[in-house]
Amino acid sequence: MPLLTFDSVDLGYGTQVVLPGLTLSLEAGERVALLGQSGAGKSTLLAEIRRRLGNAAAWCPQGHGLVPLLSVYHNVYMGQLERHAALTNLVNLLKPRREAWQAIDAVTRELGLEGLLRRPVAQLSGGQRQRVAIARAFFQGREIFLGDEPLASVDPHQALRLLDRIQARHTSSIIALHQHRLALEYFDRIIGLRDGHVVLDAPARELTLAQLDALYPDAGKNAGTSPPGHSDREARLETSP
Ligand SMILES: Nc1ncnc2c1ncn2[C@@H]1O[C@H](COP(=O)(O)OP(=O)(O)OP(=O)(O)O)[C@@H](O)[C@H]1O
Repeated sequence: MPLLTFDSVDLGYGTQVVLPGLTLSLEAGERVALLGQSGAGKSTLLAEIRRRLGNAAAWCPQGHGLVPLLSVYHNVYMGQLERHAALTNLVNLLKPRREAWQAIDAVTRELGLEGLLRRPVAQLSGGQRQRVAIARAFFQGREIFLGDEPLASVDPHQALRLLDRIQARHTSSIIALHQHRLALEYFDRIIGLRDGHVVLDAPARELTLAQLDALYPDAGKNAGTSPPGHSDREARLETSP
């Protein structure tokens, strides 16, 4: 079943077209990795997907989008702000109700953030902040996960663990990332962008690392960014330079 379809659509900002004549169909139930070097148009495409999917999709933005002076609890709670009445939100933000606290405690524990609910985000490591941003997206409780480099600030082993949780919690996911091995091994479909054009769109099982690396002018430097020892596709992966 199609999740959404682009039929020769120009995407961009005002009069500036970034993705000209985009034709693309995304299916429900797919795990899609969006690849491409900086400036290729991944965020622009994700923003439009997000706009079209509205409340069906949880959103984890590039750079986390957290409020540093507020606690982990408050930042995660923001994932449900628009679900509740203003008064409920005010109460839960000023003096958290037990249910809200417990729900956020559970979602943060799942991501290895136990014991940090009261800590201001400004006092967390980059990897912890990344996980808070993912927790906030989980707290939105949507079927679809949209992420703009949600695995950028964590080590390879954590990236794998987080991706596993993201995919377990959502029936569909569309994620921009730069870890090519993860893309090959843990996604159904890979879409590669270059200069605003879709130059690669295929099932992950049909692709090689070399093909993904070729999306980048500095091909080769991105090889080997995923953790060792998880591959049942080593032969294919070894085709990378
Ligand atoms: N708000 C904006 N207004 C105008 N142009 C923009 C805006 N955001 C991005 N662009 C331009 O659109 C093009 C694609 O940017 P985009 O952020 O979609 O790329 P990206 O693939 O997500 O890059 P990165 O990996 O660095 O996040 C770039 O040329 C960029 O300068």
